[in-house]
Amino acid sequence: MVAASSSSSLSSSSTASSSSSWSPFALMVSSKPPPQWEKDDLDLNPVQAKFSNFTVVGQLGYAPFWSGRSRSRCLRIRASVSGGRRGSSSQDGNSAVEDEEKEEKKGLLLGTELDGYGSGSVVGFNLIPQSGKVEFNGVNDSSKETTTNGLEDSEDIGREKNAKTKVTHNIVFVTSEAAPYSKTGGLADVCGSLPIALAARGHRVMVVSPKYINGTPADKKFANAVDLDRLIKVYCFGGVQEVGFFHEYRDGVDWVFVDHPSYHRPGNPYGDIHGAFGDNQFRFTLLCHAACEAPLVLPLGGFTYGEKCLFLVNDWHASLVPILLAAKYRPYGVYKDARSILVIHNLAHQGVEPATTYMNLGLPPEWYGAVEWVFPTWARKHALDTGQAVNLLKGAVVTADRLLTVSQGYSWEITTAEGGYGLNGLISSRRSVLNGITNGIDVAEWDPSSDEHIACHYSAENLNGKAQCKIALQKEVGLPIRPDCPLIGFIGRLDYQKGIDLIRSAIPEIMEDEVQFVMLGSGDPEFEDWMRATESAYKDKFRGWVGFNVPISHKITAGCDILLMPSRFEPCGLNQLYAMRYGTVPVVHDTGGLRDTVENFNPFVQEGHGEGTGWTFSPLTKESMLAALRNATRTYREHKPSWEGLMKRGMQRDYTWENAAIQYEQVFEWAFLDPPYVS
Ligand SMILES: Nc1ncnc2c1ncn2[C@@H]1O[C@H](COP(=O)(O)OP(=O)(O)O[C@H]2O[C@H](CO)[C@@H](O)[C@H](O)[C@H]2O)[C@@H](O)[C@H]1O
Repeated sequence: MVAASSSSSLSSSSTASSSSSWSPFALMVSSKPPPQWEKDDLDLNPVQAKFSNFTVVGQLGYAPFWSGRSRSRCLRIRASVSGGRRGSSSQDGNSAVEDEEKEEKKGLLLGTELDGYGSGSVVGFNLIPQSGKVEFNGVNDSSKETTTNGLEDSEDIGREKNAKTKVTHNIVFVTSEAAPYSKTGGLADVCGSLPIALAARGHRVMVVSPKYINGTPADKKFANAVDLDRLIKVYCFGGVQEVGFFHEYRDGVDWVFVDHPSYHRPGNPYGDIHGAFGDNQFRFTLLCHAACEAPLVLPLGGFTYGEKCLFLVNDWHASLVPILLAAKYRPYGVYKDARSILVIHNLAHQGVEPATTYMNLGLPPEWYGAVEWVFPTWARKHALDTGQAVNLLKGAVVTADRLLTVSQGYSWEITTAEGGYGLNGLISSRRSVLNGITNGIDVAEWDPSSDEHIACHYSAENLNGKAQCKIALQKEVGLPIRPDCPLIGFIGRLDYQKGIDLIRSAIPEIMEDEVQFVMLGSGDPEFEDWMRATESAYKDKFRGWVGFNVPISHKITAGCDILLMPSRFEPCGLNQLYAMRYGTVPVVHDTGGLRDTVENFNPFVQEGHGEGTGWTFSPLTKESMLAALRNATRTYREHKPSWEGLMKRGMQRDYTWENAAIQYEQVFEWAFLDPPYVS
């Protein structure tokens, strides 16, 4: 939620962007992914490989869970890799297509809109085919090349652009935040725009997230959501909770908001000035139960989504969904045709709580093994601590039908000890269903030629306005107006992931150079205080804006020359994409999605015109970061044509969600080829 979006500078904002309790391991990811998976990369023995209910023992490995009934919960580890499965898929897919075509020639009348006052009048209709219905659009599948990721390369995607999808699904996103309704970071951006891109391609899409009310003007964002007057009972935490639903149909998407008193309190979605909320496990357990019921009970536009849905569950907050599908619904024949995909935006937060909380989750007792987690001995607090815990993300890694990360690089990193946060062994065992798809961005919200937040509009064809944006930013934050002085920016959560400690250690040296630096961020109070102190120490060169402020983030993106992102790990990263679209050159740590999206500058190729869109540095040290920054500032000062080339190449890249949406569809197709996870 944009809780602390007041524009007053230096006001402390809400804290932790995620409540999840556990991120103890240091992370330094720098090695390159292997070109393709080797059998020996799997550190499982054959017996382990057969069973899914692993008891994960921190980073040390795992063992099959052998207690009585859990033996029957045997997961068929898919033997074939994506490419192979894809080959067989096209045959199966075609016959299914023909059958379904014969069965049903016409679509259903769906997406009927009730009027905004809840009177029940129908004001519009959408003709949408039933989930899984197939339409041909003349694209010949067999001609497509795949990347090592198994997904189509961008040239092939180019051919399919502007086309509607061939197979439509009823898709249910489950997320703790979705922009513009609630946002603390990139998860909200993705869940606010990918659903719209998928709906535009013909899918029926619902996004289920909490209706946060925190007593600020941000509450108005839910003003158009209508109470569906449908209460459900959720049995969890030793009692019965009554949960309601609100609904807004916007941009082709059903935005469904789960309503419960635990979402009504000051702060952001996960915490307030005192830290993370103590009942987050309860709040997101409710979300997951409600999300499982929503497709069955909510007649959105007159029709429920029904059982044959595809759940896209995002991060640990939504991770109970695939476990509930397997443990609570499928044993009774419900959701047997549904599939679930776990989308991992950040593996460092896993929803780990004491083992005694298992009984609160609303799962049958015999499913404990799915979420069981044992801390390694060194991570235990005292001699009697058995290290027993429940780990919701681990449960989703086990039970989801497929796994996705938000860049290809990150999908490899999470299989390594450095990037796997204790789940690398388990995730490696599911490599055959793991893919990475780089996020897109909302190109309407982030467009320098029409952005309502910036002082002057500009484009790759006419860059003049960017200089005005820089002056306006310097004025707004009270820095000396110096059009020729390189202006460096940073935007993001102030936490370990984002490498703030590295910036802190390098600031004295950075400030020795002729540069200005603007930082926008909130999070760890220690870093918030450091930003304030640094501003006092370097009055003419440094500004630290503590808070969460979307308009300022746009102004910094447009007004700066350079965006610094020394992230320790970065599953995708959106700010570097926004920066490139605004002609602001990124200097980033060579990791995860940053490595996938920022092309390192090489001034000598293309007959001296150069190529690349920014600087990537490695290893993650102060020295290599300073060297990259100094390269950038020197290029800015001394090689203007090269700088303009860097800006333009970044601005001209395709950042639309459509590319990603098409790759998601390929993964959907694979998800429905295999049977769902059953006990
Ligand atoms: N103080 C502030 N004021 C205003 N806006 C602010 C802000 N701090 C951050 N933001 C905004 O929040 C978003 C942050 O997105 P990121 O992708 O950088 O990070 P995040 O780590 O939250 O997301 C996780 O999920 C996303 C989505 O998958 C991945 O890209 C990423 O790598 C992963 O860590 C951007 O829109 C940024 O402008």
